[in-house]
Amino acid sequence: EAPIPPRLGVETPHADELSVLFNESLDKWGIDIFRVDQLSNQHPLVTVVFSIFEKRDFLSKFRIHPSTLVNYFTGIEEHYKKDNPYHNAVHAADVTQSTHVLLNAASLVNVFSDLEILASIFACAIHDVNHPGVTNQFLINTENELAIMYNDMSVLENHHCAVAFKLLQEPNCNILKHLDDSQRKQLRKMVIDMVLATDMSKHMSLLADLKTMVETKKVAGGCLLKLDNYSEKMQIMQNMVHCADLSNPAKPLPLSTQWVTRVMEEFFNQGDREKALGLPVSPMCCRETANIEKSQVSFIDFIVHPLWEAWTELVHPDAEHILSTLEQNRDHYSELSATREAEEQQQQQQQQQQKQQA
Ligand SMILES: COc1ccc(C2=NN(C3CCN(C(=O)CN4C(=O)CCC4=O)CC3)C(=O)[C@@H]3CC=CC[C@H]23)cc1OC
Ligand SMILES: [Mg+2]
Ligand SMILES: [Zn+2]
Repeated sequence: EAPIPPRLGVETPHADELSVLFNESLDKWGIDIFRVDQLSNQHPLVTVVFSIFEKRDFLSKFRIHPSTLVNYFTGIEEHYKKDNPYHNAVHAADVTQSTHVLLNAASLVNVFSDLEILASIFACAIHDVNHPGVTNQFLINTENELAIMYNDMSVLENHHCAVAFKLLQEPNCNILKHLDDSQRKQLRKMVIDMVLATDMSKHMSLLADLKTMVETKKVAGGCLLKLDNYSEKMQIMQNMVHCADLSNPAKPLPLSTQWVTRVMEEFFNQGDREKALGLPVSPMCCRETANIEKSQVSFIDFIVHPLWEAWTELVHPDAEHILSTLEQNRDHYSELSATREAEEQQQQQQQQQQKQQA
């Protein structure tokens, strides 16, 4: 019989501290996921997934042996590249835990089946697996073998799905073994639909559909329970995972700033490679000219805030605090960029004066 894994799915000398942290904050927006990474001996994804599955009683509902769960998500975690500053297992754990919190919104109670919730959590855990730390555009421009494999269409997102489902076939890793064929087919389709929707090139259409749904919901007297067809329900699940993937600026500022540092380092590494290859440097990827605070303000204004505004309306009033944190953070970055601009102008004036005096 397979051995029973440790309490939180991972061997760590900080098991007591970690279980206190989870007891207090696993269901909370703003858990310190970087502390989960430290306390879990750098196994943030395994321990977050294991704890969510236990809390939602998925091990018994779907007859998953604890050791199979640990084997599979350890394999997934190992396929997240540790030396990616941003697209690593901590990001996967963060998006997974964030979606776990969004699913607990009062207005979403009884909207999703257990299988749909399992699919959502699974999709988040694997949604960036084996990410190479560069964008789809970079893979296409460099004719990377992944772009050739997937004909330039959602290259990364197709790759994440393929790696995740291939790993299910490793020995003692098939967490879906005791689902019946119909459940397994449904779950596979839902996971693929959600992961492919994390491709930022789908953002505008996803948001447009969400806004339409919010409008029709308002007309229908504010209830969500009339979601009878797959495509409407999948639209909400896709937007939920996409919101979690774009949740960094909507988290408490100390967490948000760490994510900014990480993502910009990953973008700058890509910019260095584009420069070395004589390729045009992608937006926000030039470490010499990038204005980090300005990029955050426009990222929030053009992309993150419109999405979270629509989501907040859909699940009103459960996400109000998330939207207000996002707005506070936006103002913080805006003030920072204004002071930085003022300092730079002052420096330029001083240099001008020194030149004139010289
Ligand atoms: C914590 O902070 C960030 C976290 C994630 C991302 C992601 N970004 N992206 C696209 C890059 C190109 N994009 C833009 O340049 C959009 N844009 C403008 O056109 C003006 C300013 C601006 O931001 C769209 C988003 C990704 O594709 C990453 C992968 C998936 C989700 C979000 C990630 C960006 C962040 O801070 C800028
Ligand atoms: Mg992605
Ligand atoms: Zn992601």
